[in-house]
Amino acid sequence: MAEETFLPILDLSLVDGGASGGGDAKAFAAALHDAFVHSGFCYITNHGVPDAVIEATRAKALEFFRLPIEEKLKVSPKEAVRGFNAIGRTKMQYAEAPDYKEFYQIGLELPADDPAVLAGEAMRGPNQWPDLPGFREAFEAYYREIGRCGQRLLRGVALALGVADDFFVGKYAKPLQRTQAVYYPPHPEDHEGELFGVAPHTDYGCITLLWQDDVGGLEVLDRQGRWIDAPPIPGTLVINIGDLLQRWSNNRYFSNQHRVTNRSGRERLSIATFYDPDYSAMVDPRDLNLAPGEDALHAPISAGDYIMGRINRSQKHNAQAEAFNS
Ligand SMILES: O=C(O)CCC(=O)C(=O)O
Ligand SMILES: [Fe+2]
Repeated sequence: MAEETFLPILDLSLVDGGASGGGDAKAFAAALHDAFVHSGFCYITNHGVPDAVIEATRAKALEFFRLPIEEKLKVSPKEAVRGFNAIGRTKMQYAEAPDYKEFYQIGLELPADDPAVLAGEAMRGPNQWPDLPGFREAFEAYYREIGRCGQRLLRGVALALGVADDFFVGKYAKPLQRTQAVYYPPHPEDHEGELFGVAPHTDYGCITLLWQDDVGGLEVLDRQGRWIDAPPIPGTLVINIGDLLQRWSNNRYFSNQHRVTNRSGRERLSIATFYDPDYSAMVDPRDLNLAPGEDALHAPISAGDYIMGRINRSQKHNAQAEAFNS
């Protein structure tokens, strides 16, 4: 039996019904709207990513993370954090300690002469593939399928915000989609002080699609300030919005804090996809159906500049913290 959760479980297949967002799609959009207003989180079923694709990616990711560290470091990022990131590489802005996790990230593969690459857009760059048979195929298939799922979901988001159902399509021509396998070793028993797999944070971008294994450990803040479990539910993905969609929606939607602790004594694996728009996509609340007389709370900004601004600020903060600590 699925565990109880305060987060709604929505059927994504409803969004495919009706050429211009007919009855079922509208019902889905209304439920999504409520979820994003209240907690910024929901689960989806019928997400369309084939089980075999998830299973292959899970198996290849674990095979990779169990390699000796020297092997993993061979695919250390050269650009844009693509590749393997060891424990200690990320620290949330207000956390005491770095996140107790390793992760391996890929992004959209563009040819070297693509205008976005030539323009020097941040977060572009080649992926770093480890030398494991079947690894690249598995991750590329997952990347493609989860991207399709993201597109379907965005159709629901557009309907939920009361704009044309294809509003986001043109904003996602070369999306800043980052997909990462995240590996959480069991927390050491003798550790003193605070330790999180991922410390409390909000995501920076628009939409996050998360597959998690059966270990559990993800928690979401409720409106009373309590941490509530977002347990694994077979066949689902966890969806949440990030700060950029909160901004785009003129703060109608809520980018909520969440965190991970792995006290299971076992390894935990998740696959997180930050499904964000083109670097140059303009994020302007006035495009998203403001109510008559409603003022835009945020100036227009490109998606890439916003996300990079957040990444740079957190890195600067971390550099200062390190200088202070040393
Ligand atoms: O691994 C998880 O369950 C969540 C990860 C997460 O919140 C993140 O990487 O932003
Ligand atoms: Fe997150």
